[in-house]
Amino acid sequence: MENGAAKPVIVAIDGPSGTGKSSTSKAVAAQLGLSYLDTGAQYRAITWWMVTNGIDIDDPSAIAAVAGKPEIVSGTDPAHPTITVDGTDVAAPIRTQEITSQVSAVSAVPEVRARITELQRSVAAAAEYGIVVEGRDIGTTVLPDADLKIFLTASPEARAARRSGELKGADVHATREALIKRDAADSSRKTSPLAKADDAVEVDTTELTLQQVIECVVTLVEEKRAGK
Ligand SMILES: Nc1ncnc2c1ncn2[C@@H]1O[C@H](COP(=O)(O)OP(=O)(O)OP(=O)(O)O)[C@@H](O)[C@H]1O
Ligand SMILES: Nc1ccn([C@H]2C[C@H](O)[C@@H](COP(=O)(O)O)O2)c(=O)n1
Repeated sequence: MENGAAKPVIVAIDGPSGTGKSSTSKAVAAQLGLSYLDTGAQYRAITWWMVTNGIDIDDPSAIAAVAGKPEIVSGTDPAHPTITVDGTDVAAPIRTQEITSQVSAVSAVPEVRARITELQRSVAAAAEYGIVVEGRDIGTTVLPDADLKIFLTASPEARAARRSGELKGADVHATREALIKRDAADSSRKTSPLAKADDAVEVDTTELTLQQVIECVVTLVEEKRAGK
């Protein structure tokens, strides 16, 4: 970089559902003045478009044929992340149970992954000061040259308890089963499955508070920047 400006830092945070990727990534990005990208929201957004347009989710070739049609735009301010599809704000509808239960099928289609991966790389390349990108395949496939790769884990029980706390009154057992089912689908798909990159730092968050996880990741980024 010219004038001694710091090189943009690219941080990849992957892991199964409910391990704290979004909460951690947003807080780390805000604390370090970086951009933030929620790649799960992009897969949810394309799933929302497929469902809204009556595409048969059980037909990968039907999904593949229209994967290039929706225009998905992600706002990367960690204090106010946004997501639109063809100009419509979909931040709320992409979090419904209807979309959550169908997103693994849509995101397993190679044409969908190619489209969204290209979008993710262009967002990361445009981040002036650097970016925290969270998802399932960021360290392995989307940004294999990331400066720092983190893989968050937590026991299914801890993840289910966290999610049930969010969805007030939700049954912890049913939530646990749904998480395990989605993780199995995301880990077993052929194209860029959920996986830990060989050079990722694994952080088990089961016994850690969110604040402890944030501090741990901030320290790892600062050490990277200092060349340690
Ligand atoms: N270490 C932690 N201790 C307790 N609660 C946590 C911890 N980390 C995250 N949480 C809570 O768990 C819930 C899930 O966290 P979050 O949405 O960040 O997970 P995620 O990995 O991004 O999940 P998904 O992949 O399903 O989007 C949130 O309510 C969050 O506040
Ligand atoms: N890099 C990514 C991010 C997400 N997905 C898929 C698989 C998830 O079940 C789904 C929703 O993600 P979440 O909002 O729960 O983080 O999107 C993926 O395949 N690759």
